[in-house]
This record gives sequence, structure tokens and C-alpha cells, in this order.
Amino acid sequence: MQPSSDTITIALSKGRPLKETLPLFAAAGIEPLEDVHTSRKLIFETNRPDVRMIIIRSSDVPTYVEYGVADLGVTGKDVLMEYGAQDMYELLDLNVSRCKLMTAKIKGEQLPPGKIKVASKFINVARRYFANQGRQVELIKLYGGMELAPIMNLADVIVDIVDTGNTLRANGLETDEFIADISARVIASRLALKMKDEKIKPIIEMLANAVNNNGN
Ligand SMILES: Nc1ncnc2c1ncn2[C@@H]1O[C@H](COP(=O)(O)OP(=O)(O)OP(=O)(O)O)[C@@H](O)[C@H]1O
Ligand SMILES: O=P(O)(O)OC[C@H]1O[C@H](OP(=O)(O)OP(=O)(O)O)[C@H](O)[C@@H]1O
Repeated sequence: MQPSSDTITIALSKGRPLKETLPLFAAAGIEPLEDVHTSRKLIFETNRPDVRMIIIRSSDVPTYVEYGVADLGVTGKDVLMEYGAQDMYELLDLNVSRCKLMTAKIKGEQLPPGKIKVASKFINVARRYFANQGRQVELIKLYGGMELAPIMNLADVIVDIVDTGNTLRANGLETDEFIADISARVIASRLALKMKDEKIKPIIEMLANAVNNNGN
């Protein structure tokens, strides 16, 4: 059955952020009717008949929101910076899934002069960052396990997420430069804000309260 035109569809990122995001939605009065961690479903009804959730890869969330297929989305700021979407708005910082976007290199080594090889899954972020630094780079797109690239001499430097720093340390790397503080953000499509603002506003207000109470 197609949802009615005033149904709110919320796209959530599976993986790390989901565990921290769902309690905030629960505190805002929105809970999926079944266990999203064990189900193989991608669309979930919630306790609110007018709200449903879709659970997808974090890097796909901006696509669903930009096309107006999802009204709201939750994904990491890193994903948003990389995606660079036009037709959507960042409404709220959920202050969870916090980490940093950094450059990292082999511990104790200097970067070579001139053009450097940069490996990352955040290729657009890396391009912008090094262009602002006035550094010439060759960009190498990877999809995970970036820490391997400097060790295997595929790249001089990586752009990756750092939380505890354990992954870097375990692979003989160290952070070099800070790029951005990252956390999960709520985004909305331009269309949803225009057509469904009356429903979206209270959801954002309740989520903002949940964020304020989180950690108190
Ligand atoms: N070590 C970490 N600590 C805290 N937050 C993190 C960490 N790693 C990733 N994140 C945040 O969680 C988001 C999703 O990360 P996760 O590792 O679950 O998915 P992924 O496999 O990297 O993404 P995708 O599904 O798009 O491939 C990231 O975009 C980032 O915002
Ligand atoms: O500083 P830490 O606490 O060690 O966390 C950072 C690690 O977490 C993320 O990897 P993830 O586990 O998502 O795997 P990936 O490399 O496949 O993206 C990130 O890409 C780092 O590798």
C-alpha cells in the first residue's frame, strides 16, 4: 500500500549510528514496531501511523532525501560533506556518533614535498581540503580499511574518521591534520519542508529536547 501524502518517511543510517539514533527517536515518541536490528526488512512502520522509517546505508541517506523520497534523514556530517547535496537542509545535530575527520600518515614520517598521494573514501572532502591548503594531490578512491594504504605504499596520507585512534595506532599511523568534527545530523528535503512543515516541525522540536536530555 502506498503511504498517504501526509505520511512522514524518515531515512535512518544502518550501522554504527542506528543504535544511538533510535533511542532519540523513541524519546521523541517515534518507535519502529519491530526490532530493526534483527529484521531483514528495509521499511518499518512505527507506533505513529503517519510516520515510517527506512533503514539504509549511511551514504545512501542523502540521495533518498535529496530526491524527496524520504522527508527526513539521519546521517553523519562526513557523509553530508562528501555528498555535497543541494536540495536539502541540515535541521539538527543529534550529537551522537561523534568522531573527527582527520588526515593521517605513517607515524614519525614527513609527507614528501610536492604532489602527495591521498587515499580516502571521502574523495570530495579530500580534494577540497588539500585545494584550500594549496597542496597538489593525486586522489585514490577506497571504500574502507583506509589505514592499509600508507602501509602498503599506495598513498602518503589518508583522510578518514578517527574516534579512539585505536585503528590508527594498531596500524602504525598517527593523525596529522584536523578537518572537521563529525556527528549524526537530521536533514530534510526542500520539498518536505515546503509541503509537510506542520508535521516536521514538532518532530524536530521533540528530537531537539531528546538531544538536550541525552547525557544529562
Ligand atoms: N569509529 C567511529 N566512531 C564514531 N562514529 C563513527 C565511527 N566510524 C564511523 N562513524 C560514523 O558513523 C557513520 C557510519 O559508519 P559505519 O562504519 O556504520 O558505516 P560505513 O560502513 O562506514 O558506511 P557505509 O554503510 O556508507 O559504507 C559514519 O559516516 C560516521 O559518521
Ligand atoms: O579511531 P577508532 O575508534 O579506531 O575508529 C576509527 C575507525 O572506524 C571507522 O572504520 P569502520 O569500523 O567503520 O570500518 P571501515 O574502515 O570499513 O570504514 C573508520 O573508518 C576508522 O577505521
